[in-house]
Amino acid sequence: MKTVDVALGERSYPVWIGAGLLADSARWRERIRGRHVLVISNVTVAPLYLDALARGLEGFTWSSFLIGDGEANKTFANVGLALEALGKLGATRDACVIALGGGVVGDLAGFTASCWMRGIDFIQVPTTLLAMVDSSVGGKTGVNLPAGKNLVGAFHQPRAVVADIDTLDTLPQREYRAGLAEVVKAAAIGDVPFFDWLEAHADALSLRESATLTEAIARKCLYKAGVVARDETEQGERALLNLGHTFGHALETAGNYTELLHGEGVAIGMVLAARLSERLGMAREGDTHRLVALLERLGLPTAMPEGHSPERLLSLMRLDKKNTAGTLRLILWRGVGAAEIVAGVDERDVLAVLG
Ligand SMILES: NC(=O)c1ccc[n+]([C@@H]2O[C@H](COP(=O)([O-])OP(=O)(O)OC[C@H]3O[C@@H](n4cnc5c(N)ncnc54)[C@H](O)[C@@H]3O)[C@@H](O)[C@H]2O)c1
Ligand SMILES: O=C(O)C(=O)C[C@@H](O)[C@H](O)[C@H](O)COP(=O)(O)O
Ligand SMILES: [Zn+2]
Repeated sequence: MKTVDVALGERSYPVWIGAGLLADSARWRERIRGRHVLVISNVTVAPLYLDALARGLEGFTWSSFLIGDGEANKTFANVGLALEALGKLGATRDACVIALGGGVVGDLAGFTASCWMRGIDFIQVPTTLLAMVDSSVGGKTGVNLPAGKNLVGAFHQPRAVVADIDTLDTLPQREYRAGLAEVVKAAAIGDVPFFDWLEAHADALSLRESATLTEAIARKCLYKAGVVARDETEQGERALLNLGHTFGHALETAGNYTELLHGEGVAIGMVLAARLSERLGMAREGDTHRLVALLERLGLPTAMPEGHSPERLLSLMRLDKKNTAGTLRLILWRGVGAAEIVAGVDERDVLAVLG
């Protein structure tokens, strides 16, 4: 097992990564402070892993709340229902929410925990690669609105992250590949040796070779933990973790959250951000080729799906949380290992790469 610490003073927490961690309940039980536990999961993951988790909850007063499968269920309405489940449980202020699932469950459960009695504990038990390498770490929680992705939310850090890699055995390959996009993103933003390593291990990663996979998860979590410790609430550096996301989120929303997985949107979005950076003289064509080649070797899409209107995508991008009134702020790229926040990008340049 590997442990990555997210260093946030009294709110610091461990990210445990390894096999058999669900069953190793002595480790994670001690992060629960009160008596009440609400497990939030979904209709696909609960039948697979809720029993294993429940064996570790003996002695607690607990119940579960399940949402439907997929991004379309990351809604405010489901947060309301989850809060009602906490009410039915009789959850007091020392209660704990456990998020058992992918990023959709994790974001929604974390936001629910941040709202109940103005904030209770929660533990992330990520069961997708994407959730293990990204969404379970760092405390960004929230839900979508019809107007756009993650428009409602809170920064609320978990008490622990329990990434049991055995749960990935049941994860479909398309979902697995989507998680790799968030791994590539970290390397592309600020870790040249990691990018080199990913190029060297792309085949082993696609085949889910266990030691390589564990190393990739731990390296990505370590990278993200460092960024979060330096800039928890995204006043500066943390915004770089959004490389590819302004484009990607617009594509996800335009596709009604069913056409593209989040990681696929991020892969395409990174390529669009790289092309825009080239157009603005910030990156070289060779850098974009290198990024595209790695994403393709990992089985990820690098081109926009057909049929999206550039104007509609641009209008969705205008509601991104990094923007200020009338000003697009995008994460652009200077090649492997270097990204920056750029304000005031001309919308005509954005339309040109979307066209
Ligand atoms: N908070 C953050 O910092 C952050 C970071 C990245 C992404 N996100 C969010 O995360 C979400 C995407 O997360 P995701 O990619 O995990 O999607 P997801 O939660 O929809 O899970 C993907 C699919 O895998 C299924 N699944 C989960 N675990 C499984 C398992 N072990 N075996 C079989 N099936 C399993 C799910 O039911 C779902 O169908 C998006 O909403 C995105 O915005 C948040
Ligand atoms: O942790 C962060 O910070 C990130 O930006 C990670 C992203 O991969 C993630 O998709 C996040 O949910 C995006 O947040 P948002 O603030 O752009 O909604
Ligand atoms: Zn993301």
